[in-house]
Amino acid sequence: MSKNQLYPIFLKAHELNFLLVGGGFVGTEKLTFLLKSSPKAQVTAVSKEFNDEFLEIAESAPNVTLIQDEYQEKYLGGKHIVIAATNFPEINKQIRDEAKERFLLVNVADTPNLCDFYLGGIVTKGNLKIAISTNGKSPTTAKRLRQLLEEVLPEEVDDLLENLNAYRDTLKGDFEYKVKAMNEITGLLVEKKG
Ligand SMILES: C[C@@]1(CC(=O)O)c2cc3[nH]c(cc4nc(cc5[nH]c(cc(n2)[C@H]1CCC(=O)O)[C@@](C)(CC(=O)O)[C@@H]5CCC(=O)O)C(CC(=O)O)=C4CCC(=O)O)c(CCC(=O)O)c3CC(=O)O
Ligand SMILES: NC(=O)C1=CN([C@@H]2O[C@H](COP(=O)(O)OP(=O)(O)OC[C@H]3O[C@@H](n4cnc5c(N)ncnc54)[C@H](O)[C@@H]3O)[C@@H](O)[C@H]2O)C=CC1
Repeated sequence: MSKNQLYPIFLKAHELNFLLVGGGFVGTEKLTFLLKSSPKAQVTAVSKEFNDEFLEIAESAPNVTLIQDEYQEKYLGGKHIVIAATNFPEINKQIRDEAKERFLLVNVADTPNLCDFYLGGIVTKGNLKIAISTNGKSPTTAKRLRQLLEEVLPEEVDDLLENLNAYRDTLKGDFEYKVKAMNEITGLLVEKKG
């Protein structure tokens, strides 16, 4: 069996309801990266207290709602995805268990064995998005690879995608013909140097 069985997907976070519990250091980090990729993500944040940075970020995000309260099961209502980031492992576990009863997807920040999914390092260049995971082995390496790819991938990669999309729209013919034409024109991207 393969040792890496994670399956990445690309979520329309602006059409999904997130619950984030915990507005401290780790909660702030998770919110920052969620909004960096998905500025209109629909997030309800519940926390006994929010730190200043969290409040600042939430204020400039259109779809983040703050609730100053202790976590309660009722906050899971209407949510698709839950991120638990309180500083109490037993509360995080309770959030996870109650979310699982509702078949929700849960991430317990920094606690791989309680996660249904991991957050990854994310590189965005226009329409291109690359998500990076180390299968939980080294989040810092995911961060470094993110930084590296952000630097080496040119912004023009988005022009390439837009141009190819325009070319694809000009193609007449059946599906098979289009597949062939698109493969031909993009072949150079993977051609090995002699
Ligand atoms: C399993 C996972 C679960 C999850 O949280 O989703 C997880 C787990 C843990 N993180 C820990 C710590 C740190 N995490 C970061 C950073 C990031 N962590 C992220 C994801 C993930 N972290 C998931 C796996 C992703 C994968 O598969 O690779 C990133 C990619 C995405 C994001 O968080 O949005 C984001 C970088 C974003 C970016 O920069 O692009 C840094 C570095 C830093 O902040 O500079 C440190 C400090 C250094 C260190 O300790 O390693 C600890 C130890 C906690 C402790 O000891 O208490 C654990 C627990 C453990 O490893 O057992
Ligand atoms: N493995 C462990 O034994 C421990 C792990 N941690 C790590 O700490 C992380 C969180 O740490 P930080 O963000 O640095 O802490 P922090 O203290 O900056 O933030 C924790 C936040 O959770 C909120 N909170 C606490 N109890 C709550 C509740 N019942 N309902 C709603 N909100 C509540 C607090 O108000 C605070 O805003 C966890 O993700 C975990 O990785 C922290 C303590 C122990």
